[in-house]
Order: sequence, then structure tokens, then C-alpha cells
Amino acid sequence: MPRDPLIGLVGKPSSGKSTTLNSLTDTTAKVGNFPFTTIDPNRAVGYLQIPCACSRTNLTGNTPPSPSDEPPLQTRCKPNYGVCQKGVRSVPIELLDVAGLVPGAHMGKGLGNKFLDDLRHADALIHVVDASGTTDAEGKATRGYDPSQDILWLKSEIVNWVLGNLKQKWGGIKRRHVAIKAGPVETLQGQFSGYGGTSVIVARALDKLALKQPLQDWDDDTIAAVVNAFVDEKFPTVYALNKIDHPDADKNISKIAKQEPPERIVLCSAISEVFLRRLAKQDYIRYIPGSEFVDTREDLIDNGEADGGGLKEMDEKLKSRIENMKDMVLYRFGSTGVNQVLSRASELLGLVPVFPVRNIGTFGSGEAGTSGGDRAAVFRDCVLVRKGATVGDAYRKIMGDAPLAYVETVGGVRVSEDDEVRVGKNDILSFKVGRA
Ligand SMILES: Nc1nc2c(ncn2[C@@H]2O[C@H](COP(=O)(O)OP(=O)(O)OP(=O)(O)O)[C@@H](O)[C@H]2O)c(=O)[nH]1
Repeated sequence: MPRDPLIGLVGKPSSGKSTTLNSLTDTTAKVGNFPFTTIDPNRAVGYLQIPCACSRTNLTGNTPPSPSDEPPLQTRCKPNYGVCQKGVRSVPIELLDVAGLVPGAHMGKGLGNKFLDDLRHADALIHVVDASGTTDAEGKATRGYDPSQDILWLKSEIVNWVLGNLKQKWGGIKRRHVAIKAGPVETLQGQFSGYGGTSVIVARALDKLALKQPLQDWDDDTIAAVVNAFVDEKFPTVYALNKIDHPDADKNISKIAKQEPPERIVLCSAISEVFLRRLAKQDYIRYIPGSEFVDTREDLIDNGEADGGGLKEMDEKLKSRIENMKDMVLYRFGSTGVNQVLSRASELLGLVPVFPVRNIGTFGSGEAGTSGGDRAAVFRDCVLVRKGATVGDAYRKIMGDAPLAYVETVGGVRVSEDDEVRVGKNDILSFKVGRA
């Protein structure tokens, strides 16, 4: 059965990894349950925000049109896991906290191999970079450090780890490759499977390089280029440029922006997100996590809520911190950026949310005419599948090995097991179990 996607968080000490993880996994937020039963100590559950199927205005689920402008199904959306607020659904996703990375890790420095061993399970990485330049490569306090260096050394640690292991065995690998007349994908997949490398990933890496020479003639540079391409494919990485609230961050961000593609970069201030959520919990402000909207008691009174929305009065020091945060982070960057970090990682992986429903007419989970459960509720479930997944892949992920009779999508239209699942197409599915 295809497993759930796993996103690894990496970063040198003091880059803000724990703060970022805390803001992504905020257990006290109203996010509901999650479906993962066995959680490793170094795993955590984050919530990926996606536009929910309930926000599609063309879906009515056999209900009379709503008198308001609201999409007709939105008020009845009740996820089993996570939450859905005004059509924005928070879907649980597993995160892996990969600790102890410092330069030299591939030679066993820091937590070294332990770190690299954990990493092999991740499908994508979030590299938390201290964009303020106030911590050196080992995480010690300094000023004026160039954080673009962190991006380079972290990648090279992973590459050197894989390369070191491969080169130790290269003689034998070559001989076997020639003896059994294997293809390069087959041979390399055998070597890279321990890092979660599938034949599709290996083939994509080799396609990018378009090598002419046969594997047995590869020189050291070619082997290194192959490992580099494999690491790029296996661990697509988002750079979370953290501490953007710090005055030194701007120049470092400009430098990294010249070095890395824009879709890999997200600017964030993890500490601002943690701070805002804490104040919201203590009823000092109204704040939708991850948004740019922060309302104080005064703001709400100005907006006509006489009791200030029941919010508490803040002292001058707290008020000025909030104003400062609005100026330095929210107004300049649109949000604290923390939610975008996860969204970007999911985009890199090409995750597609699939909404399995029992009843394709109502989008509910109870069959029409049966009792039990909240029959008015819609889109109870949502699972994340990878780009290119088929209806059959989604079925096996959700239902396991049970025999499949047929599958329907919106409008009761039958779809084939081989049809691809995409956002807005074949992503609301009703599986009929049994013999066709
Ligand atoms: N200015 C600023 N400081 C931050 C931000 N995020 C984290 N910090 C500070 O950076 C320091 C390190 O943060 P942590 O989250 O503990 O960093 P870490 O990477 O988990 O560090 P280790 O536990 O040593 O691996 C703390 O003093 C945080 O308060 C941010 O967005 N802005």
C-alpha cells in the first residue's frame, strides 16, 4: 500500500528548527484528530492547508441552493481528521524532525550518521535557514555570517554520505552490472533503494544528465554528478529563510534569491507565528494562524464590536511589540510565512488531495437511506496522493487490497482505475468494493 508522504525538517542548531516545528504542529490549535497511530519520538503532525472540495461552488450534493453566497456544502464540511474553516482545510501530514546536522556529519560529526539515517525516510525536506546571519555554520552566535553557505554545505553533506557509500562498493557494482547485462536504472536502483530511491526517481535523475558513456566507464566526476542528480530528485528541498524579522536578513535573502529558484524559497518568521498564536490563545488578539490578519481589542471596537470581541486589554509594551511585528513581518511579507513553508513542500512533491466519499450524490459518508453517523456531513475524509497517482493508486491507499468493483466521480460518472487523479478532476471518488 502506498505510504503517507513524510516531510523532513533539517537545519543547523539554532536556525529556528524547533520554533518552526512548534508553529507547524501547534497541538493546542483547534485542528482536531490525526490518522497516524504510531508516532515516532522524532515525528510530529503538521497541518497542510488546502482549498477543500466543499468550497467548489458547482457542487451542491443534492441540497437546495443556499440563500447566502456561501458555497452550498461549506457549512456541512466536517473532516474526520484536521479541520475545515471557510473552505480552507487543514490536512494532517507527518513531519520528521532530523536533528543534529553540522558540517562534517557524513564523517560522523555531530549526530552524523544518525541524522542521515533518519533522513532516508523523507520524501521532501524543509531546510530551516537562519537568514539573519547571526549564527555560524555550527549554530554559534556571531554576526555577519553568510547563510547561503548553509544551503551549500547541507546539500553536500547528503551528497557525500550517499557518494561515500556508493564508491566503497563501486568495483563490485560495476562487475555485476556488466556480468548480468543490467540497465543503469536497475543497477542504481539496487544501490539507492536504501535511501527510498525508486526506479522512477533514479530514471528521472539519469534522464536529466543524459549520459553517453555506459555505467562501467563512468569516472569519479560522473558518479558524483549522478549522486547529485539523485539527491535532487529524492529530496526536493524548500528553503525556509527564517528570522526575516531581523534587520540583517534582507541582504542575505537577496543573495540566496540569486542562487536558488524562487519556487524553493519561502520567507518566514517562526518566532512571530509562535508569538501571535500564544497571544491569540490568551485572548489578547484575534488571529487566524498563518494569515496577515491580527485584530486587537481597539481594532474590533473601531469595527463596531462594542465589547472588543471579548479581547483583553494589552499593556503598552505588548501593543508596541504587535505594531512592530506588523511593520517588520506581516505588512512587508503578507504573513509569518510558516504555513507557506509546508504548502511549498507539498507543491514540490506535487501532492494531490483526494476526497473519498461513500455517496457520490451527497458527498456524505453514509449510504442514502441508512442511519448512523452525521449523515448531513460532507467530505469527511481527505488523503494526499502523489503527482501522477491513478484512481487505482488512491483506492489501494485508502482501501488496501479489497477487490474493487467500480469507481464513480462527481455526477455519478464512472472512472477507470488507470485514470490520473488531479486537483479538480477525479479527486472526489466513490469506491464500490466487491466483484464488478
Ligand atoms: N529573530 C528571530 N529569532 C528566532 C526566530 N525563530 C527562532 N528564533 C530564535 O532562534 C533561537 C534558536 O531557535 P530554536 O528553534 O531553538 O532553533 P533550533 O534550530 O531548533 O536549535 P537546536 O535546538 O539547537 O537545534 C532561539 O533563541 C529562538 O528564539 C525568528 O523567526 N526570528
